[in-house]
Amino acid sequence: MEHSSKAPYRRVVVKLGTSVLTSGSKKLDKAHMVELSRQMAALMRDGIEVVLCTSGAIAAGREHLLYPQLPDTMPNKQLLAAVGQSQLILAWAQLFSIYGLHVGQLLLTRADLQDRKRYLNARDTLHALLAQNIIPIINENDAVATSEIKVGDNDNLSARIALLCDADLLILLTDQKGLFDADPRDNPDAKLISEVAGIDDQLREIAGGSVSGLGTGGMATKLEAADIARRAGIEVVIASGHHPDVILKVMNRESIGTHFSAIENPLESRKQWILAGPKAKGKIVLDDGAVRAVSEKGRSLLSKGIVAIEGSFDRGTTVELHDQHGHRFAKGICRYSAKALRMIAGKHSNEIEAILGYDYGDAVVHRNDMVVL
Ligand SMILES: Nc1ncnc2c1ncn2[C@@H]1O[C@H](COP(=O)(O)OP(=O)(O)O)[C@@H](O)[C@H]1O
Ligand SMILES: N[C@@H](CCC(=O)OP(=O)(O)O)C(=O)O
Repeated sequence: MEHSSKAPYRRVVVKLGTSVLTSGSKKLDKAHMVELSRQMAALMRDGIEVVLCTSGAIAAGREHLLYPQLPDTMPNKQLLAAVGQSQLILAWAQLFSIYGLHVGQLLLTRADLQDRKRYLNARDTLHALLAQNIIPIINENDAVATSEIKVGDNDNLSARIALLCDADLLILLTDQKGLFDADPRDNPDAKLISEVAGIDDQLREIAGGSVSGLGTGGMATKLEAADIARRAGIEVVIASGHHPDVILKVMNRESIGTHFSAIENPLESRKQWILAGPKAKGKIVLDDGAVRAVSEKGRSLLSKGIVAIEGSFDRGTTVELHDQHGHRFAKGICRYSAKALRMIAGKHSNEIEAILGYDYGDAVVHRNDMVVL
């Protein structure tokens, strides 16, 4: 069965989880990696541009060093990634060469994606590789990324890559057939959700953490990735990396796994960037009236509706907006520092100048700088 009779996909990001690359074992399953590279090479031959987002560096590092007993510290993880990434890219380069294809490696962190100049730089490199029929192979730069500058999981990274290269499809391949209504490992009766038209809190609740042991994030991070991509107008499929010809079938719009339709009026590029780029550094809690004004009426956030501020941040920082029950409902760029906000919270906009001695405008978070989730 096909999802619809829409136009064929022309650019796809394929994300392969550690669970797929190792087939659940403790080493890279090269036989299966050949199978996956064969499918991606077939797409490239048909003129479809493929970007590969690959996990597996840490698993490959453990395998290469014969499973060393190392304390679970950040430098040791970085050591494993540094050793494993070179093994991983070597394996991919050899496998794609069977099909006469070259690969190009990009190792990125959040810092590369949130700085506009570096973002555009990475985008140019991606486009240059694709223009020469070279497969970009991307992973997080785990060897140097600290938690501050890390995206942290490749589901989210792949969604950001899909935005970066303007893909029309993101395929997240994992060790399950797709998103189930409960974790299939603990619930044998769990049912596959084949179509998702919108991501809400109920859906987020059924996506638990990673239990495959080697992966990062489980279905929760796949849902976050799907949310980012579909808001940018990109379709998403979560499917089993071991389903025969899975990539070719998904590209053919055959109904396997879980399909997320793209929203019809995608966010403009600046808002996509707000959603996918900077990590929020603070939290603003709003009263009920302000929550309604922002989320239902499309208004900017004014100081009057603020009840609390968490964190310490400068003007121009990305923050989360929460209601008083702890629910995060928007993300945006704040025009005042946390220190200034604490002084004007609950006050009318026309008092700002008298209190602070300056005024950056009524809007604390302007509508144009905000994404309601
Ligand atoms: N609702 C759900 N549907 C499917 N899988 C789920 C769900 N909730 C949690 N999971 C778990 O998420 C795991 C996949 O995530 P992860 O281990 O991070 O894999 P990957 O390495 O492919 O990213 C599955 O093995 C599964 O047990
Ligand atoms: N960057 C890490 C993988 C991080 C990650 O998200 O893993 P996974 O959940 O298996 O896709 C690595 O290469 O080992």
